Amino acid sequence: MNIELVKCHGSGNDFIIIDEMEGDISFNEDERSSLAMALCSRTSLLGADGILFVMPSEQSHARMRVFNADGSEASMCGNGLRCVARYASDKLRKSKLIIETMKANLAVEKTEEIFDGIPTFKVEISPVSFNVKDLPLNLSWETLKNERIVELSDTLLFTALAVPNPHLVSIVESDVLKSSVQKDIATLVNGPNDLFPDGVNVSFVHELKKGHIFVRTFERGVGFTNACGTAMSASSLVTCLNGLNETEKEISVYNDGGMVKCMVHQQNGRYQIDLIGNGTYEYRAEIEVNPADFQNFKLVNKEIFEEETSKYAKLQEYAKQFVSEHMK
Ligand SMILES: N[C@H](CCC[C@H](N)C(=O)O)C(=O)O
Repeated sequence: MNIELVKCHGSGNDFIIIDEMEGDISFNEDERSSLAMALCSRTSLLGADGILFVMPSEQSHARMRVFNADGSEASMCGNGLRCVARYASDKLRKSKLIIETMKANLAVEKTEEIFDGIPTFKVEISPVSFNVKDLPLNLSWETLKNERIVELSDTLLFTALAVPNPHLVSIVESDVLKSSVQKDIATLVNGPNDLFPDGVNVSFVHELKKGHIFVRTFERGVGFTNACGTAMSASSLVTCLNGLNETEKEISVYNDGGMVKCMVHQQNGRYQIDLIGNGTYEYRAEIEVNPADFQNFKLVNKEIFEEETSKYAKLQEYAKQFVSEHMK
């Protein structure tokens, strides 16, 4: 069978979009997982952090399902939702849409460019929960906000939250950010362990200056990525809880893949985060696959979006410069 796909990225966190909206192709659960592992492998002809299946929806304009590179499905993907917002906005010729995700129907919209020539989208990140059961995190406490987890570190303070996928966030000094501590902790909590039975995305956050943070994430099911949208959103919220930033004010979030903006909203005791950033196409391709053996797929054709890619490189250069100037 032949599959047409679009390779896209949100802040360098890259995904393969497969469109099932016409109903001409669809996959069972095993196939979705196997396809993700086969096409996302960095040793394959493609390579990506995950797959985004764009599907019909009875309650929204489209539905997004996200599978990590290891074949596991996640309940949410912030950078991926901006890519789906771009794709669905182009396809349906609408600038405002609702996208059905596993736990919520989320508002997305095309918005003012975050940088010259960059297609930019604002997406809703919610629901947000601090209840450790919603990650899950096996602790006797109801929430974990700026506390130690002695099994992981004697010094670091952690906050656990679900947006709704699970995140463990720590605000750190630059020397800790540059050490192997994050990799060691993330490897532990994403292997067999009693704390996080389903694993967790682990983010280290460093304040660059007021209203400007740097976030690096070791993603569950992937490893270190250039950026993680739900993690940058969760981290922005944590910096508000810790008094570094304020709700209802734009926070610039820098990462290894570029820069996005977040705005944390709190209403009636509930949080919601706006994630604003690029939805950039890298290439369009057609592959020929044998459902009995997804690993050995053939590349039929590939068309690169040169202009988009080169424009995005300018944003990435600006972000890199800003970080190197402000990373104390
Ligand atoms: N690895 C995540 C899913 C992808 C999230 C990330 N790519 C984002 O942009 O939010 C998880 O298993 O919860």
